[in-house]
Amino acid sequence: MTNQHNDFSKELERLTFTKAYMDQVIASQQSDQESLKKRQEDTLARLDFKDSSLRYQEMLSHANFMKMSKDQLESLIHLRKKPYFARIDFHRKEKPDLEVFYIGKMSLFDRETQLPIILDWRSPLANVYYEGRLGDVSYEAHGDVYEGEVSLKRQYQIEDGELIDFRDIDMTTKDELLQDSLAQNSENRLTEIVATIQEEQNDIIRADIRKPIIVQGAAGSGKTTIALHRISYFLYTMREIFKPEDLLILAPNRLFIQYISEVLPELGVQRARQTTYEDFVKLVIGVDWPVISQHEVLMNAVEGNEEDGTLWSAGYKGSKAFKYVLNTYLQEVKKQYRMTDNFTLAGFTIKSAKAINRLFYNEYSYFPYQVRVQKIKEVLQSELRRKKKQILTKMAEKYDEELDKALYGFKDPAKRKKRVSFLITRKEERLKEVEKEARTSVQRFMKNYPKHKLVELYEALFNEDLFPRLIEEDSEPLKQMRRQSRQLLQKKIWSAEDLAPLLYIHTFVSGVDKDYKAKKVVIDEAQDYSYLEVYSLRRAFQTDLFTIVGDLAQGIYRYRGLKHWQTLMDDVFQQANYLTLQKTYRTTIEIMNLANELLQLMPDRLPSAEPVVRHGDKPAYLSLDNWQEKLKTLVTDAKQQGMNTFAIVTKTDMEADQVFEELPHELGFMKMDEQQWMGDCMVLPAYLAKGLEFDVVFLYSYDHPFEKNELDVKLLYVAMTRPLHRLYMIGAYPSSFLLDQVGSSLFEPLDKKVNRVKNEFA
Ligand SMILES: Nc1ncnc2c1ncn2[C@@H]1O[C@H](COP(=O)(O)OP(=O)(O)OP(=O)(O)O)[C@@H](O)[C@H]1O
Repeated sequence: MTNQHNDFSKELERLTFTKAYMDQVIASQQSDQESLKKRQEDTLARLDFKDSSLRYQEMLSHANFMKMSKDQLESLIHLRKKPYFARIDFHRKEKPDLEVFYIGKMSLFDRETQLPIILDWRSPLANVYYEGRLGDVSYEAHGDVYEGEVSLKRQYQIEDGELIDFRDIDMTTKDELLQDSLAQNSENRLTEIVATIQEEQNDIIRADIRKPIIVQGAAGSGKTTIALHRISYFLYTMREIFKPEDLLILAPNRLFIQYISEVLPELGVQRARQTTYEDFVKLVIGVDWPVISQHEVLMNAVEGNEEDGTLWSAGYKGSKAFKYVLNTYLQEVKKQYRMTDNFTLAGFTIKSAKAINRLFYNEYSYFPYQVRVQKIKEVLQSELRRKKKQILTKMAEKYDEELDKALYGFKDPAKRKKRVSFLITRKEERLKEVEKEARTSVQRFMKNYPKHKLVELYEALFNEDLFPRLIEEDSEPLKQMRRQSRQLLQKKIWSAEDLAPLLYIHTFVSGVDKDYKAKKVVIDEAQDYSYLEVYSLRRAFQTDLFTIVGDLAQGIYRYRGLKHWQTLMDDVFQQANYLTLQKTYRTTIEIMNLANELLQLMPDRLPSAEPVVRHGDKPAYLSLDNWQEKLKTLVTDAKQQGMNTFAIVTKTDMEADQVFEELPHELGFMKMDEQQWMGDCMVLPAYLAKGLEFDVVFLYSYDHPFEKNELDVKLLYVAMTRPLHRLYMIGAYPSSFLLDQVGSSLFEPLDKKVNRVKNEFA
């Protein structure tokens, strides 16, 4: 027992000291807050409508500062409950003494000595806690490498500011903190794991942040978690350059955003933009038509209601081949910006068509077309301002010369007078006319440029007189794709696969507004993205800072999604670091052993996931007889064991509706759709369960068994890898869950056991 540990009282002392120091900092921050608030109120009181924008500026920066320190204060108060989770004793080579560092979620420095009281888990030195075990280590900070020896690594369990326990880790003990953390029950949200990050995960979090990274990770290997921790690490390391607002996190659906959103503040990443690809593109292009989602297409395919060619079209619109078509099309569009007339004033050339075209096609080639047009407009305006004066002077001189000639050339005074007064009037009129022409000439000239509307531009692409010109060889599926696209666009509806080409065209023609431009992008469940979806994002933001995580084994949208990560590495991110996560943390060995068998049925030949050592019940099969009663018994039993979250997962939406109708209401299950808030007990189809986790999962199949084809195997794999602790399969036959394809020792028929449990409750 740790209570007997020699260091217990020392550790207790240290915690007391840390908390006391934090209290001091909190109190002084609170009083800083008060005085800031007071200053803000004073400024507000003195403000009147005549005040300069400088005063507003001042207020704004106050508000920003207040927000910043409010965030800091909140984090500090939160941190006080658990100031640190680990300690390392480190002897740096060039230093005389061993130093002790306590590692927590945020750093805290002694104001006087500037020595760390708590070291941030993201700091370079903290890396030695995550890397390897005890002994000689090195770490890199600001480009220099430091060597030394770690003689102690200690993990703490602190709850509500009280020291509960601590343990030392060495070569022989396994990571008990990890075991404890994995044995806990789910609360329907993702948590931070800073205390138990494993070495292979740490490698991903800290992999070169200036390079894109692509991670293939097994189900439950921590991809989502690690991607979010990498953001936190990135913002910490690059805090001088990037703000959370510069980040874009793309999640597969809104349900998933709720699921991850709570962990971000825990990691100090408030205010990062979290959205779906669909919502984001609609925002960027500013057109909010309804979209036929990829889920609808998938469900139609699974339920056998697929309209002819839909899957093929979806695949094509996400492909490299379609990107080439778009590029050719954009070349055509670009040609429309070529000017044939010079820009003139009163017959004088201000800028020749050739020079204007040179600006558009050469000098400004890195800007979107419409931005180039805008820039040309500015050039013409300034050239006009400059040259107008010269033109007017030249014209006036010409009239003055004529006047001179008239004054001295005419002998007859009457004729002379007539000519002179004509010239004076004409001069005045002409100069006025030119002034007037100058006021509108740029605007008039700019009308020669096409004004493209994205939607029209996109619709035009599918015209029969255009599209065939853009491809090498036409085909029946391509014709059908065009027909279907035209029909949908006429109804002002998009399919999900239209969004990538729309973003792509928008990027070239108008460019992405700076408010939406992300400087770093995180894509979760990336296997479901098409090549063009990723490519168009890369092109829109022109940054390489992408973190891409996914699992090809869960690629249920394979008809459109990525089939190999290599595709991205060859063409989109040539600099990318590719890393894999093979260990899986979510579920038990028993459940993973069964799910691993499904990997063998997939064409991708992905290696089996390695579960970390945690045992549980064998997955169990139950027949449909009296299934409601069995379900009730199993839920009650699990609740008694402290489990909180339950899901009934089906292959199709339709089946989810059906099972929901027949469920005993007292169990409190909710039918889940993409928009709804997560509950503790949910009924949902497998595609929506992707990325989520529950303590107990019931797979249910009545009308729609999982069959032995690639899509069904992947849906089943997704569903089977959702539980933390228990997996039950309720269906007409074991084969409804492909249990006839796996070793019979990997699951157990459970009907009898349920009866036994039921009797125990009776
Ligand atoms: N090092 C760790 N310490 C504690 N828990 C961990 C660790 N790594 C992962 N987990 C837990 O494992 C579970 C799975 O993590 P996560 O959802 O991030 O995995 P994933 O790879 O995205 O899964 P999937 O692809 O199946 O959706 C989560 O409950 C997470 O908290």
